Amino acid sequence: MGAPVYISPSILSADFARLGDEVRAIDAAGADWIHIDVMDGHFVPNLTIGPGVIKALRPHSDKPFDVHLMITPVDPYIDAFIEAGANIITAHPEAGPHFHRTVQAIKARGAKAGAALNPSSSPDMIDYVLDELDLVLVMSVNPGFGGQSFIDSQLRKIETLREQVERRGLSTIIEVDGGVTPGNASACINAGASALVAGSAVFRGGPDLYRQNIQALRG
Ligand SMILES: O=C(CO)[C@H](O)[C@H](O)COP(=O)(O)O
Ligand SMILES: [Fe+2]
Repeated sequence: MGAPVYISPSILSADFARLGDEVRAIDAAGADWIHIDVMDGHFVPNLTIGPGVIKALRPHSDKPFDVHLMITPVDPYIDAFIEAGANIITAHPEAGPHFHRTVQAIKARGAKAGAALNPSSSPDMIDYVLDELDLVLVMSVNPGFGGQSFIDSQLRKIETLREQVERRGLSTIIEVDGGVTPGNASACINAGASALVAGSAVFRGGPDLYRQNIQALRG
């Protein structure tokens, strides 16, 4: 049996009018984490939700809240997201000049820290902070929207990161986000990902299919 694979459904594809129910439904359907996409209309061309909504969702699940910040600046908002209930905070090093400081601030508040890399960004960008990270998130679409197609070149990036993590004896989780489906999940896992984010592939078909959809990603 291989290492465990965490499935983190992105609520970006949920019914926003019933978000609490949707979080309960994916929790009951076997989600390991709940992926929450925060967008600011500036770092990415879309606006989603902030700490207030995360706080309101917190009582609906005990699973880790995997919060993906697509915002700039990041640091002024870290406390608010942790107080709202974020367990993992993943930010983009492309979003500002002081990413090491961001990682330190997240960890100092007791949350897990992640780095998200846009499709065009090299793993070199996080070389000097990799040892401090709990997670690296490889964006396999350009961030901003759900329902986009997986960019195949990102598999090589996952492999490169896995080699670096193994060479340094780290336990950093490699997560992949964007266009993940049952058709490419095993390629992501074989390349070295151990956490899969999926929005449309989990929420398609409505609540009766969530369990089956999550299972198909593990399959
Ligand atoms: O960070 C994201 C977009 O910026 C989302 O997490 C991602 O797109 C998930 O949606 P899908 O699985 O439908 O691609
Ligand atoms: Fe995301």
